[in-house]
This record gives sequence, structure tokens and C-alpha cells, in this order.
Amino acid sequence: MPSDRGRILLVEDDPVMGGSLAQRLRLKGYGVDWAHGAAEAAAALARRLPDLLLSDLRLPDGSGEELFLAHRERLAGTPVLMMTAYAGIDQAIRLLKAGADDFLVKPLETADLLGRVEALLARRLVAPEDAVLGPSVPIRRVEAMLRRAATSDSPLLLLGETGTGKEVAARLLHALSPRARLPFIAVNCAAIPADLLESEVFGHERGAFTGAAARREGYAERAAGGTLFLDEVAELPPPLQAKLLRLLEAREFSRVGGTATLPYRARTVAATNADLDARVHDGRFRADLLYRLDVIRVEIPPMRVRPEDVVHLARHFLDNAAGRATRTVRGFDAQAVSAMEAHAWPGNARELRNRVDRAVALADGPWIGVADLFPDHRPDPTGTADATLAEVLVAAERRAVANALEATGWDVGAAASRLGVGRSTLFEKVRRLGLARPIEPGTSPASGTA
Ligand SMILES: Nc1ncnc2c1ncn2[C@@H]1O[C@H](COP(=O)(O)OP(=O)(O)OP(=O)(O)O)[C@@H](O)[C@H]1O
Repeated sequence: MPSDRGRILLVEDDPVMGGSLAQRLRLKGYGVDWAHGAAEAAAALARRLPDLLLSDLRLPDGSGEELFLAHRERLAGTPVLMMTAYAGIDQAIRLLKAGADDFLVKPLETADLLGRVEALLARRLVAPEDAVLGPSVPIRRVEAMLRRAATSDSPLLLLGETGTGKEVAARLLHALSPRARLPFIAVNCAAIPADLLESEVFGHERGAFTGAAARREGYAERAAGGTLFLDEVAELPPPLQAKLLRLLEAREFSRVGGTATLPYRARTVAATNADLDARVHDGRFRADLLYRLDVIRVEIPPMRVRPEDVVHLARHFLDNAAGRATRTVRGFDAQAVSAMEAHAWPGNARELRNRVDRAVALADGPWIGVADLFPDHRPDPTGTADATLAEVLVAAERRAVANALEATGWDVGAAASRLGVGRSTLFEKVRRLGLARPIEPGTSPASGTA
């Protein structure tokens, strides 16, 4: 069985056909959101990008072709598989030319369908030996999206908790893009005082304001034909939001105090750990600006759902820190490795880097131990010398169950088969371990998952 299956948006109006497809895909361990028409599918796509779109061409309120074309830019990193009756083959071929990945002719052969779904999802992963960001399946999936998006000029929005590596992802995107030799300019929208932000981003002419002794180029100008990375974009004050919107729409700007209009040639990549949809909803972020920025959306998963990356990144950080250290540091001892694997990493990769840097600086032997990494508090019980066996087992069980549920999008049937237990056993474990499904804003019962 594949190690990670992914989430499929199934668009099919026929209740019998849709029901049977959803069931077969779920039995194979995929998470399935089933939309019964084009409007429902558009709403589901706006909420969350699936790992694969499987859509019928003929829909009661539109067509799969219109749906795909309307979302083509956002779907740049998502495989698209169309289903059509024989009469729709011409349309399906048009869609392949427009960028869809594959199509199936009805009546469907289940084995064929499942084979193509699996092949398309596998293509979304970067091979482990090529992966730069980390070895886990979720981060290799992110990397595959970045690689595909690197050739496009569309704005890209990076979402993820603090410290997950959004700037690292933006730099990788830039490095993989045809703009790689041009500047990468990073602006932290939250770190610059609001009254300076405009002149920092757009530059100013001499004498534009008190203290403007000379003309200064802003970030938008210095980015030239490279990449302008707007970190913490949710913190932009409203007047700057309006100016950024103009920059993106008109692709031109003026320096503060200047009259000349300058062309904006950079690719825009924005990042935030805030819930931008909620900010739009409560009026703190412009809907039209979000629409402009959110053309390709890439979500960087938190460290707790990709434990395979923890030790890999820790070794990478250790190599860097050890290179700067005067003493010889050889690595982590076994307990330190277990403790890192068990820790929840609320500060994500940044916390990991900080802990490793500090441990390398302070450790008094060649091997880094638990106390060097976690001097401030006891990490989750697993791996600590003083945890009871019962605590260690509960922590390991909790982690395995949480990982399986997360990886299958809380598809309990799929998670149960991954873990090799029955559904009812898994339900009981979820209840006993106090695990709760994260609530996705706007999820409607119609898009229900098993
Ligand atoms: N995949 C990775 N490989 C190597 N280093 C990484 C990786 N991901 C994150 N880091 C490191 O972790 C730290 C945090 O990463 P980064 O600044 O990109 O996170 P961020 O999501 O942009 O954070 P914030 O939301 O606070 O802006 C940096 O030191 C970065 O070098």
C-alpha cells in the first residue's frame, strides 16, 4: 500500500456513480471530498486545494472544462483527471492541451482509474534523493508544487505556522525559477514601522519628506525582474494594501514624492501565518488583494505532521552549527533523537534550529543529549530517561494515531487500515487519547469525509 495517499476532490453529479467512486477511493485510503456540481466544486477548491481533482466533464450547472479553466492557475501544482463519456473525447483532448493531466472514458474500469490516480499522485512527490526541503511525504509534496510553480510568473501565497520554512520555500522557488540570477528581495511587512513601509517598498525621491536627503530605490524597484517576497503580508496596514493592489494590478508604481511611473517586473510571493480568509471576513484584509495574491497557494505543514523531517533537519542544523563551533560535536545520542521525535515543535523548524544551535554551543561532550536540547522543560515523555514505560507507550500510540489521521485527512477507515486496526478500535483510541479533528472554516456537510 502507498505510504501516503492524499486527498481527492471528486466532482460527479450522478449519485450512484459518485457514491461508488467515493467508496472505492476511500477504501484505497484516499481522503475524498465529493462535490455534486461545478459550483460546489468551485467552493471546495476555494477552501482547500486537493492533491488531485477528479472531475466529470458534464455537470448539471456547468462543465468540468469551465471548472478547470477557471481555476487553472491555482491548480498549477495539482494533477487533474477528467472523466468523460465517449462523446466528450474531443473536449477532453482540448483539456489535455490546456494543462489537464489525463482523462478516462466512461464506463470506467476501476483498476484503470485507481492506477491512474496513484500514478498521478506519485508524480506529485519529489523523489527522496532529489528532495531539498526534507524527506517526509508532506514536504516532498510541497517541494513538487514549488518545482511546478517555479516556471510560472503568477503570484504565489505561502501559508503555514510560524517557523515552518515559508521563507526557505520562497527562496527555493526563486532558485528554481528562470529568475534565479536576479535579486530575491525579502520584506518583513510586520517589522517595518507603518510610516516607513511605503517608502521602503516603493522608494522615495529626494526631499519627499523630512529626512529624505537623497533618492532611494525601494524593494519593488530593487527586486527588478527577480522575486519580491512579502513576509507577514497579513500585517500590511490598509493604505499599503491599496498600494500593493495597484502594484499587482497595474504592474507599475511611483516612488514616494515622485511623478514618474516605473514598471514592476518582479514575481510576487507573499507569506503569512495568519488566517487571511478570516481577516478578509472581519474586514482587516482586502478581499481584492487576497484574490490577487492567492493565485497559487502552497501550505507548508507544521513539523508535528512530518516527524520524518525532524531528525533530518536536526542533523542539517547540527552540521552547520558544528562547522562554526570550536569543539568537535559528533551527533545526537539515541535519547536525544527519541526526545526530538516525541516533541511537538510548536515553533517548528525555527525552534529546532535554535535548540540545536544552543545545544552545540553549550554541550560539554561530543554527543548532544536530551538535557542539551531541552534544558528548559521536559519534552513529551517518550525518550526521557525518567518517563515510565506506560507514559512512553501512550505517547508513542498518540503520535502514531495522530499521524495516521492527519495523513489521511481524518478518514478514519483509511487511518485504521494504515495502522492495521479496525475502525471501532481506532474510534475508541481517538476518544481515549483525546484527539480532535481540526475544524476547517467553511467546511460544509456536503463535502463530507468518511
Ligand atoms: N526545509 C528546511 N531546510 C533547512 N532549514 C529550514 C527548513 N525549513 C526551515 N528552516 C530553517 O528554520 C528557520 C525558520 O524558517 P523560515 O524563516 O523560512 O520560516 P517562516 O515560516 O518563514 O517563519 P515566519 O512565519 O516566522 O516568518 C530558518 O532558520 C530556516 O533556515
